[in-house]
Amino acid sequence: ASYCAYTYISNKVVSPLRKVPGRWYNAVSSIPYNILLMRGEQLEYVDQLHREYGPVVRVTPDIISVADADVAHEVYRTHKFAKGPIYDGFDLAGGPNLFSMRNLGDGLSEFKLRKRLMAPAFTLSALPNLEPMVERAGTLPLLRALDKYAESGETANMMNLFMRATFSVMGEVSFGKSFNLIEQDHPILEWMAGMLELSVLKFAVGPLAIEKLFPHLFQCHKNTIEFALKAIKERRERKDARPDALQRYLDATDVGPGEVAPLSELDVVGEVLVQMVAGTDTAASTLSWAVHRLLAKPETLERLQAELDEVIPSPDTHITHDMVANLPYLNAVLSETLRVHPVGAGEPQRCVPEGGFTVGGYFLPAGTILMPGQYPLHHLDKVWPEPFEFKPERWLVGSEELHEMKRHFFPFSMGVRACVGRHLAWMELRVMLASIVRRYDMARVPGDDMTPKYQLVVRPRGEQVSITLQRRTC
Ligand code: HEM
Repeated sequence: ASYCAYTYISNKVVSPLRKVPGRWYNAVSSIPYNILLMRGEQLEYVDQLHREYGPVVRVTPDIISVADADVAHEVYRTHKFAKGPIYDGFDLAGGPNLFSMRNLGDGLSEFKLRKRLMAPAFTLSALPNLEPMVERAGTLPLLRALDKYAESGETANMMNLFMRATFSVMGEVSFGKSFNLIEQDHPILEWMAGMLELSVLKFAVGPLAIEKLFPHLFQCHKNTIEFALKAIKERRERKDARPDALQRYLDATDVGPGEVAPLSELDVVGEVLVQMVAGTDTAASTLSWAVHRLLAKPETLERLQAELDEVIPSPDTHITHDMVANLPYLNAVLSETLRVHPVGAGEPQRCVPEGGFTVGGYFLPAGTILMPGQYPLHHLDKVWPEPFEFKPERWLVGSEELHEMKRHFFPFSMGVRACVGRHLAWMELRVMLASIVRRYDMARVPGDDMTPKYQLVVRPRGEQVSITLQRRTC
């Protein structure tokens, strides 16, 4: 009773955050919110809180969510707002990596070093190098597999096929080797999913996330690390090494006698795992949501097919990024998918720096965790009428309206910690979706559980997007 009274008084009566609106129990305890986080249901909940209480709400005693584009731009613009504690769970190989580095003070130079090693491989000017990899490891095997489904009339699970295709692409990009997951089975995707579930659990249940309670998830994590170590070892032994991000990482582990290597072998594992995780689930889930949304609203699929039919001569044409990069409706479909389902938007915690920060008239002391999340901003009624409806045509407007929409749209985050792989992702999304929509007529097989579930990436809960396909003839 004393503990409850103390917790209530310190969080609800004397806390500097006491005036921030929200449900009383969220102000008193993290448990209700963390249960939602563990179940992957927190995004809709936080959005609902904003609808009830306004742009600033308290979601736990220490976490404040803000649905205000100006605040989001201010927070993401600089390194002043370090990433929050949830990112510790994504230290996938024991130490911090480019994604999980919370980047406080001294961390900045370490972060810069890693970014300098990785980023050049993913810039706009690197796309011509990346495109053949996307094609060889992703699009072509995917189309070969879908042709078989079309021939046999069997149901294809697009979520699974997209996961396999994007993982193989990231294998090419990150390890210089495709894992051919479309053609052959491997439990790596299951292991990676287990590892991510564990990462979220580490934050939600804290010290209780121990091996004895979650042996399967710990095993998944270990298997994933072993998988990465083996792939790195094979890469070291190959003679045909490319000058890619992995090579730069490996070079940073090899130094002369007496020198200290900037990166250890495990650091390299952490970096490549992050690339695999960040580049696989995100793109696969976005493509899955796109297919789901297009099939649920056939007029959007017809319009996309009409646009592609005009510029792509035949369903068998080999589609390159140049052919589709500027197609207005294709881009509108993908933007709308990323708006409704910002797959990387789960829990963007940022810490208020020394000196505090004032939002909406509420002073937040240093250390408060702030979430200027994509999800509530992507669903603001005043910017996006009927925000839960999938309406690609809302993107086909004049530049003034578009400017306001884009200010509220950041599926790849923005500022100093924006997604490193966003250009690669856009290319993959455009080429894969265009290739499928131009080549097949598709129909949905009902029964999949499409409730969104957060597990670092927001994916369909049932992990299935079931369709049947037919090859198009013209
Ligand atoms: C549709 C595809 C993708 C989406 C929607 C997406 C989204 C995001 C978002 C929202 C963040 C910021 C997360 C946060 O601050 O919590 C992020 C960071 C990151 N993404 Fe992506 N991403 C995608 C694809 C990729 C790909 C293909 C790569 C491959 C290299 C990648 C690598 C990264 C990395 C390394 C970071 C961490 C950057 C940092 O913290 O400085 N992403 N991504």
